[in-house]
Amino acid sequence: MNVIDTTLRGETRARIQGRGLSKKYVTKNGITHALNDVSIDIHPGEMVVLLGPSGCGKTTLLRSIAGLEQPQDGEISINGDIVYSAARRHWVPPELRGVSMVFQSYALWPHMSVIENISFPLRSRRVEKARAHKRAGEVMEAVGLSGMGDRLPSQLSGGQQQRVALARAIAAESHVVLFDEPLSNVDAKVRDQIRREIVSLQRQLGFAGLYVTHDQLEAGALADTLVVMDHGKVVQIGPPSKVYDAPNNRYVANFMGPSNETKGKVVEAKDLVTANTPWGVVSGTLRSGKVSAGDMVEVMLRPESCRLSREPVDRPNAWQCTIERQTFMGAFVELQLDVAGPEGAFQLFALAPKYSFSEGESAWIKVAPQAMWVFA
Ligand SMILES: Nc1ncnc2c1ncn2[C@@H]1O[C@H](COP(=O)(O)OP(=O)(O)OP(=O)(O)O)[C@@H](O)[C@H]1O
Repeated sequence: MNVIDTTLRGETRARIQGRGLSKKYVTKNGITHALNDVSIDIHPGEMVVLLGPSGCGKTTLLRSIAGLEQPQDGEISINGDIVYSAARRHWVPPELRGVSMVFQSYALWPHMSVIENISFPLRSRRVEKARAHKRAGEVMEAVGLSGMGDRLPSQLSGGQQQRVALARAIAAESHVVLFDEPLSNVDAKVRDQIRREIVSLQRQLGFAGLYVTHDQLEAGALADTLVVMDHGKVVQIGPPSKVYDAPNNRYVANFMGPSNETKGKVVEAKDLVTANTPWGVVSGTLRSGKVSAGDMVEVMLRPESCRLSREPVDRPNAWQCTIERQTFMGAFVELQLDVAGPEGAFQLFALAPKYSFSEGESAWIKVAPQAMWVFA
C-alpha cells in the first residue's frame, strides 16, 4: 500500500512549522496562557508527540495547527504554505490545510457504513466512487478491518471505531496526520495493538505525525521526537530516551517517570557536584542551572538507577539497606528500601529482577554519579 509518495521522505523542509505561537484565554478567573511563544518543526516522516499534564496547552497547539483554533500571535506553515500568520492577518480554514485528524471521540458519521466513512475525505475531493472504495479497502486491510465495510459504526467496538477513524485519516493520502489523544477511550490491550499499527503505518507511508497524549509510556512508544509542555511553554524537545535519561529540569524528570528525591546543600561543584543531603554526602551530575558551594539543590534518582548487591560497595553514593517490601510489577519488582542514613533511616524505591531478593533481607545500594541528578 503505497498511499503517499515516499520519495518525499528525503526532503528536509519541515512539513509543519510553527513559530512564536501564543494564545491566551481571558476568563473571570484571570488570564490563561494556553500557548506562550511556542515554536515547533515536524519533518517529513517524523512522529512528534506533545506530552504534558492536563491543561499544559497540547490540544490548543494541535488544534491551532489543524485550524480549529486561532492563536493570537505567531505563524504556521504546512507543506511549505503559510496557513496562519498574525503579522499578515492570514488564516486558512481547516479543510484547506491538507491535514487529516484522528480524534479521541472517533467522530464517525453514524449513518454511513465503514467503507463510506473511510472514503468520505476522498469523495469530498471528488475522487470517483470506485477508486475511493478501492483505496478504502486497501487501508481497511492494513488496519485489520477487512470484511467490515458494510457495517455501521454503531455495530463496531470502540477499538474498531477508532481503527475506522485511523483508516479514514490514512486513506485521505495527507502528508500530515494529527492525532488528538486517539487511544484514551480504548482498553489497554487494544490500545497497545493500535499504537503498534500507527507506528508501522507511519513508517511504511512516511507521513508527518503530530500526536497529543498525557501518557508518557504511549509517548515514548510512538515518538521520534517528544515535545514536553508546561503551562503553555515547550520545556524540552528530544528523542524519548534522551528526555527520560537527561531531563532539563525537575518538572520533566518527574513527568517522565518516578524518582527518589531529596534536597541538599552544595559542598563542592566541579565536573561532579558534591552535596550534603539527608541521604548523606552524594556525588551527582548537574542537570540544570549553575551552582556553587553553599547553594541549595534538588537531588533526584530513578528507581532503576539503584544497583543492588549482597556485597558491600564503595562510596560515593553507597548505602546499606533492608528490603522492606516488594511490589510485583510484571517483568520486575519494585523494592521499598529502608536505608541507614547519617540523619536516621530514609526510604528509597528501586527496581530489581523478580526473585532476586526477599523481604527482610539486607543488601547494598550503589548509584553512579551520572544517575544522581542535581538540579539548581
Ligand atoms: N475555551 C477556553 N476558555 C478558557 N480557557 C481555555 C479554553 N480552552 C482551553 N483553555 C485553557 O487553556 C489551557 C490549555 O488547554 P488545553 O486544552 O490546550 O490543554 P491540554 O494540555 O490539551 O489538556 P488536556 O490533556 O486536559 O486536554 C488550560 O488551562 C485550559 O483550561
